[in-house]
Amino acid sequence: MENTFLDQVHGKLIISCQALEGEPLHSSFIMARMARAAKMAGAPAIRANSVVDIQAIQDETGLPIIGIIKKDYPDSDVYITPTLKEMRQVAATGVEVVACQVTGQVRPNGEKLEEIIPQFRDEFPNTLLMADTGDLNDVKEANRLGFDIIGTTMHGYTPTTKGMNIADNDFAYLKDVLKIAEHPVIAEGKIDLPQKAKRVLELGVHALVVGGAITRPLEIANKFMDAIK
Ligand SMILES: CC(=O)N[C@H](C=O)[C@@H](O)[C@H](O)[C@H](O)COP(=O)(O)O
Repeated sequence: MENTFLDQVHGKLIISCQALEGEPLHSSFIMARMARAAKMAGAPAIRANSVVDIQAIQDETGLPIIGIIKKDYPDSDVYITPTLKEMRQVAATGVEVVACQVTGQVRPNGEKLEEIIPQFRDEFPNTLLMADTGDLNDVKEANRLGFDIIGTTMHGYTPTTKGMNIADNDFAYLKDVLKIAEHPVIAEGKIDLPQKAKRVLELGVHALVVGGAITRPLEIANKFMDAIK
């Protein structure tokens, strides 16, 4: 069957429903209910972490999914779907897109993206690949490796971008990404206001992902608390 994900999400807001161990909503039941709310609001797709959450959200909503597995390895700072093993586990759920970190950092077990991407393509020819990038070098690397989607997910979270925010200077960084990306760009990371969502679409991204500002109540409550201190 043809993968129509990119058509389905064009110009729209994808909602990320994630709660890691240690977060108050950590539960695939709750993530499925979050995804139900996202669907009711009109989200065309969901971003989700872990096989159990992905399966619960598929059962609950039937929506297309950008799937990831966050996993820490002792020999690497790469944690979003870091190895071929997690890529296979995510793809085996039948998700439309597997996202993995592309940040120029050493990967676990000495794996190299130029080796594991072709292997993954052989095994899952119908699954799209999204690159979770941090800076413009990562975007170039994602171009070179032939990722189907370029995401800005890691901007502000890598050694070269620490402390930066995608919204700085009216999304100056995102404008640069759009100039060099050879594949559709999905804006993701710290888009925390409706006006920012509108702005990134005006700038020409293919779609955007919002997570915490919609689905992390502790993060939302803390913002209110900080504002009244
Ligand atoms: C950096 C990292 O690990 N980002 C993760 C990637 O999946 C998630 O924790 C974020 O919630 C997601 O990217 C959406 O971003 P925001 O929650 O800022 O709207």
